[in-house]
Amino acid sequence: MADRDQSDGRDGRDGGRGAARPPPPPESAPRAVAARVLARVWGSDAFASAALDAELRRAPALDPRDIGLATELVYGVLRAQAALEARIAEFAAKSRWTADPLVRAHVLMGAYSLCFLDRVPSFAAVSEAVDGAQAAGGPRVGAFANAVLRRLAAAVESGGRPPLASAVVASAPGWLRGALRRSLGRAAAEAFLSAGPVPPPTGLCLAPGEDRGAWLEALRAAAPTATFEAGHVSPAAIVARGAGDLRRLPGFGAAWIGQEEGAQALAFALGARPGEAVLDACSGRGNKSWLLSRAVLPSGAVDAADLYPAKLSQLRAALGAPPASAEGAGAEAGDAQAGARDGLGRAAASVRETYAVDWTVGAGDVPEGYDRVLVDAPCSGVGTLRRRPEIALRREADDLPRLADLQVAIARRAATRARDGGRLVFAVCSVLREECEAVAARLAAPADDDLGVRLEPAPFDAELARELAGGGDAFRLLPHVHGTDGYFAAMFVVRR
Ligand SMILES: C[S@@+](CC[C@H](N)C(=O)[O-])C[C@H]1O[C@@H](n2cnc3c(N)ncnc32)[C@H](O)[C@@H]1O
Repeated sequence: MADRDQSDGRDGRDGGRGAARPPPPPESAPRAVAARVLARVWGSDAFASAALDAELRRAPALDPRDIGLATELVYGVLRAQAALEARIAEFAAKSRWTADPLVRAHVLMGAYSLCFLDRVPSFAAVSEAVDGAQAAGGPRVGAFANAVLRRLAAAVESGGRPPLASAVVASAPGWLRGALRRSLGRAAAEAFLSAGPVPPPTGLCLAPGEDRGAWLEALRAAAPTATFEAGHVSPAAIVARGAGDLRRLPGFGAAWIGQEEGAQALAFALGARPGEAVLDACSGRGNKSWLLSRAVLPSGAVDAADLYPAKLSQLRAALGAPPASAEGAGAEAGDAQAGARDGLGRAAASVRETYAVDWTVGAGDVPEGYDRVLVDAPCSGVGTLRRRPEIALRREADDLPRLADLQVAIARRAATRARDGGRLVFAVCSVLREECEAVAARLAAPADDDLGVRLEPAPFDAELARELAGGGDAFRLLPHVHGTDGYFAAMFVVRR
């Protein structure tokens, strides 16, 4: 272990005064990168993955091992944060090291390394954390971090390394643990919380008709240092690691797009068929619209709606939909879609029309008569916890009833756009009963609104969803069971 000043600063001694201050760690060192990411996640609404990508772009000299370390530190600290803070609290008051986010990050990363990274020797874990804390907060802070982490190192050495899974489970907020237990049962709730890999691999979604074996070969040849494997749930999925910027790979945007495997299963669950008219009612930037627009080729049409015009603009740019203002562009675009070819010579899919609409208020200009409506509703996002550990820090118990009301309102209003006998899939990237079965039950119950539609639970008519639902009208995907992010989907037939 580093032979550092052992004052913990609690007695007022300034352990660092007079000592030569070490040079600050290089800005591009993996721990410095991870610390900046953590500070951004705590200090703003930044997603860990986006903040990490941005910081890694600013540190191009990092090799894959360094990138792996920075990634593990970011995700590890966020997932085990409360347990790490409890360990540190055995030796120091929280108020002494949490005020400055960079100091906090370095102390927590040091604690994470000591507790869970057996490839990093204790002396190195302490030394790196102390250097980082000192660079951020000065010599007193460095001395404090040194004293606290040395004590923690001694405690870990005598007591053994605790299991990471237990720390992750213990770090989930109480309301979330409770909600998961009520939804999945105790053992499955713990398996869900501690499920790996973290972060999960990147999903690629092949368009219908593409040959997965051929694309696996082509992608492996194009990016030999990355790994590409066939997905296990979606027949269209390839899961990638280390692939970097997907846009640089062959086939991107034409034969495949980036989309998590479970998310693909939700789009498939709608069962869209060639020739059908489909509404992607909460389309966002159009990930599922892309797959749906491929499924209805050559003569069907997909329209997309969302609350946010900016997302619809991005969708139009990515999927080749007509400009929002194009009057009567729908039929023309549908015709064009049937004949157009993409850069690889395949029939090009596009979205026919986009609508900015707030379903809680009305249906806006969205027409009636769709064969199928996908309601990929806003939700807590708890199903994506492996990928977005910051969700546990930001969501609260009170969000659940509010989100459930929103989901019911959106799905009921979007259902009015389906034809009599049309199908609607309600889907969320959550596994919590409050947003899953409870919402599906409310949708199936007689409504006291005047929208004039009934939603009847119905078995899925798409093969993949039928299998996942075991012939029933709903299914849940779980990371520890299916290897995907967590989702729920329920199928309804709309009656007028
Ligand atoms: C889970 S996201 C959809 C993701 C998208 N389907 C995809 O595959 O990328 C939910 C979407 O619902 C939209 N939304 C939220 N409230 C809405 C409302 N009141 N009316 C319409 N859309 C809404 C959000 O903007 C968000 O894009």
